[in-house]
Amino acid sequence: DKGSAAAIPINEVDIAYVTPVTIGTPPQTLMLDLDTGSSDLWVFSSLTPSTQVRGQEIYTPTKSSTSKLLSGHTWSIRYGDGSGSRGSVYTDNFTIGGLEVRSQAVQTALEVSSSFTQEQSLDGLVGLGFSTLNTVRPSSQLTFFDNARPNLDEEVFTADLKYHATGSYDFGFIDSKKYTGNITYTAVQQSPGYWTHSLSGYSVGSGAFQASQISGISDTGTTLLYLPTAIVTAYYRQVQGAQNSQYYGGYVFPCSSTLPTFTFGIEGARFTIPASYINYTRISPTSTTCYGGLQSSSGLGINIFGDVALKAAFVVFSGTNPPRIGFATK
Ligand SMILES: CC(C)(C)S(=O)(=O)N[C@@H](Cc1ccccc1)C(=O)N[C@@H](Cc1c[nH]c[nH+]1)C(=O)N[C@@H](CC1CCCCC1)C(O)(O)C(F)(F)C(=O)NCCN1CCOCC1
Repeated sequence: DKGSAAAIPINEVDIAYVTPVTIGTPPQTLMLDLDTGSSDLWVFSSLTPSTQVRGQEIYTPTKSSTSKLLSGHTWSIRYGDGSGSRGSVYTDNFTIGGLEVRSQAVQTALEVSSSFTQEQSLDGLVGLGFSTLNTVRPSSQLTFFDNARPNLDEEVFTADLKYHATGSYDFGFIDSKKYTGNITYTAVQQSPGYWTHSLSGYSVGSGAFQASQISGISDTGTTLLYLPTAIVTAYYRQVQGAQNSQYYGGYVFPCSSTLPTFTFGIEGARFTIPASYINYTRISPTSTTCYGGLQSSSGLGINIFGDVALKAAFVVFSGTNPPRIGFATK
């Protein structure tokens, strides 16, 4: 079995990517954020108070002949940016890009935080972290990938996220047309449930490569790249007028600045993030001050290789035993 689906940026600065999925019989289509940084599959639903729904598509279990309530089960999740949701659980048929999982746990929101209500192009999340992170109680549930794995041609899924363009997620196969050269794999340490691995080092612009093991998580659900302060200050030292603003909560710089590229290492391979990816966004539509796509991880307690980094590569999440992650240029 295999599947392939689009990864569509939800706004003009790629704050997140959504993928069409179908749930139930007859199929209900929702646009969900495939997120390797969490392991709950939750959706806006007919059970979500209407005051908390603003333009999102909803899943209505009672309209599906294959839905079943998972009675007595609840869930509640809090994300790194403070947003959260909670609710009840159904099982139903669930497909992504033609790949179907029967009786996938679909977590229906009974409450969502305001930032989810405000994000009308995001109907929920598909967690693709390790199932140990799933918050359903009393019995935790498996992710779509863990449920699909036994039927996949290959125990992998791949992310081909693009800058200001639609990319793709593939399940069960590695599409050799989507990358160039070889895929470089590195070990994943799956505790506490993230795709945790190390970079072998970094370089700023045309500077010398600094070899150093930098541990972090490859997280499709995080917009930016968060690295240790020492690396981030070394980067912005090359940017005229850059400063670490308490007011804006990170590094900002004049939008007219020339930014250097940023290169990260995976084992012996090197991946260069174009300067345009790091010139993330104006802080307001009419401002001449811009917010960086590379920020310090010091407040997070973990380094996050988010979309700004991932969209510079073709990434293979391999569920083999032991798990590993692969990067290729594209
Ligand atoms: C644009 C920005 C200022 C950088 S942003 O921070 O607003 N971008 C958000 C994503 C977003 C997209 C669309 C609308 C609104 C928000 C972002 O990058 N948030 C990150 C992390 C972060 C930290 N600091 C600043 N940001 C996040 O929470 N990502 C989680 C998924 C998000 C949640 C909000 C909606 C979009 C998807 C995440 O799952 O990737 C995570 F890994 F960061 C996370 O929080 N995982 C939850 C892990 N728990 C551990 C315990 O067991 C349960 C699961």
